[in-house]
This record gives sequence, C-alpha cells and structure tokens, in this order.
Amino acid sequence: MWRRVASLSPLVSSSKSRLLNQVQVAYGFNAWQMFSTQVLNPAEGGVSDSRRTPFVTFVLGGPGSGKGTQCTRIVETFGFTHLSAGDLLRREISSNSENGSMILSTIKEGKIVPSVVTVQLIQKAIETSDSNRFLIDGFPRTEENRIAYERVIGAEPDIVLFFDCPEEEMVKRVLNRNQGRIDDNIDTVKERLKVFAELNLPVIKHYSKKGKLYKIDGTGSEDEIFERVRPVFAALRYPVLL
Ligand SMILES: Nc1ncnc2c1ncn2[C@@H]1O[C@H](COP(=O)(O)OP(=O)(O)O)[C@@H](O)[C@H]1O
Ligand SMILES: O=c1ccn([C@@H]2O[C@H](COP(=O)(O)OP(=O)(O)O)[C@@H](O)[C@H]2O)c(=O)[nH]1
Ligand SMILES: [Mg+2]
Repeated sequence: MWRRVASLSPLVSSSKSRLLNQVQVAYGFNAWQMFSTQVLNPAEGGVSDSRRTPFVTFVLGGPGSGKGTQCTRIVETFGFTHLSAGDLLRREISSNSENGSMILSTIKEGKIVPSVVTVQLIQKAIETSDSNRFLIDGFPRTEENRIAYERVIGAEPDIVLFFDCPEEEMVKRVLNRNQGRIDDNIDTVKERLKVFAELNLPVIKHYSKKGKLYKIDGTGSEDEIFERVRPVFAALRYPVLL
C-alpha cells in the first residue's frame, strides 16, 4: 500500500495541509512523493517505485447523469475509495462549519463553491485515508477548480470518466431522486445544467485533449452503464495493496 514516511507522520498529520502546500510552493514538485515510500508488490516478489502517488479518477457528468450510482458499483468491484465533492460539502453544512451557510446558499442556487473550500476538503479526505485509489466524484466543476486542485495536490488525475447523458434524462432522474436534497428542484436543476455546459464542459475538453478522458454513454439501465465502465478499470494497473 502507498504510505507516507512513518517518521514524518506526526508532523504531517497535525499541520499536514499547510506543510504540504509550503513544500510544494517552495520546491515546485509533487509533495506527495516526498512523503511516500516505495510501493511493495508481493505478487512480483519485490519492491516497485514506479508509482508513488495514489491512483486518482475524476468522475464527471451533468446533474443526474449517474456519477454517484456508478461510483458505488466501481467501489464494489474495484475497491476504490469514493470521495463525492458534493457529499463533502453537504457534510460541512450539517456540521455547522464556518462555511456552512455559504455552501448551503451556493448549492441551493446551483452555483459552484469557491475552489479553496472544496480543494481543502478533498485534500484532507485523501490525506487522512489509507487508500491508494480514489474516485473523486463531481469535481472539478470548473477550470478554476481543476487548476487549484492540480496546484495544491501537485498531480493530475490518472483518468477521467465522463457520463454523457441527455438533458431531459438528467432532469427526470434528479426530480425523482428523492434524497431530500435542497437542489433537486426544477429551478436549481436548470441553473445546474447551464453551469455544467458553461463551466464543466471545458474541464472535460481539457482532459480529452490530454488523452485522459473516457466518455461513457450514460443512458440505459445502471447495469448496462456499468458494463461500459467495467473495461476501463479492468484494463488498468494500480499500485498494489499490501
Ligand atoms: N441508469 C439509470 N437509470 C435510471 N435512473 C438512474 C440511473 N442511474 C442512476 N439513476 C438514478 O438517478 C438519480 C441520479 O443518480 P446519481 O447517481 O445521484 O447521479 P449524479 O451523482 O450524477 O447526480 C438517482 O436517483 C439514481 O438512483
Ligand atoms: O466540486 C464541487 C462539487 C459540488 N458543488 C456543489 O454541490 C452541488 C451538488 O453537487 P453533487 O456532485 O452532489 O451533485 P450531483 O451532480 O451528484 O447531482 C453542485 O451543484 C454545486 O453547487 C460544488 O460547488 N463544487
Ligand atoms: Mg452525485
């Protein structure tokens, strides 16, 4: 399993985010690598240092395109850790954090929470996890989100999934979602579709140009969609868990 150098752990865990940022700004390289040890691969009977950072997949698509549903399936089959940016933000609201009311009104309006808030939540979730493979669901939502993430984390995602779904299907799913979400109403979803087209599609295009994008047809049953997702992960090589 990917791990940070044990002797640095106390330092890293107490003021980890700040320290990582400082290291990265000062030295201009991926701070994760500095705190990581080699990856052991018992199957190959040896030590491999080919991959020192976790494997990160961004999962993108419009509201109701099935990101969360398919992430659950990927977790079950391929053992990823699912980090939903929306869930992290909703947790901030329910924990009455200082940003809670700002996040609530932003979500209600279908707008995007400032990058500094979301990136910090994602960074903390990654750094406090022992996992070495993450699905980051519903992030980055804007080019500004993407740039902030890549600067703070010091790495690009390994791959990006994009669930492509017609607007009328997404609206139907959101309005039937029934999870008591404040943004699952017709006015907010209309705004979210606009925001998706204006701000999120450029992120998807960016990763497409980089050859990292897997565009998945998001129509049909959950099972049918998962059968389109499965080969993407089946063909990958990950850092091996110890
Ligand atoms: N293939 C599908 N067909 C019909 N409904 C679906 C499908 N996939 C997901 N749903 C339902 O649509 C709603 C939105 O799905 P969700 O996974 O939350 O999408 P997202 O995270 O992209 O907003 C949920 O109620 C979910 O159960
Ligand atoms: O990186 C993110 C992810 C989510 N959100 C906000 O949280 C809402 C819900 O996001 P989520 O991913 O949960 O919605 P989904 O696409 O799954 O319906 C979005 O409309 C945004 O207002 C945000 O600002 N930044
Ligand atoms: Mg979701």
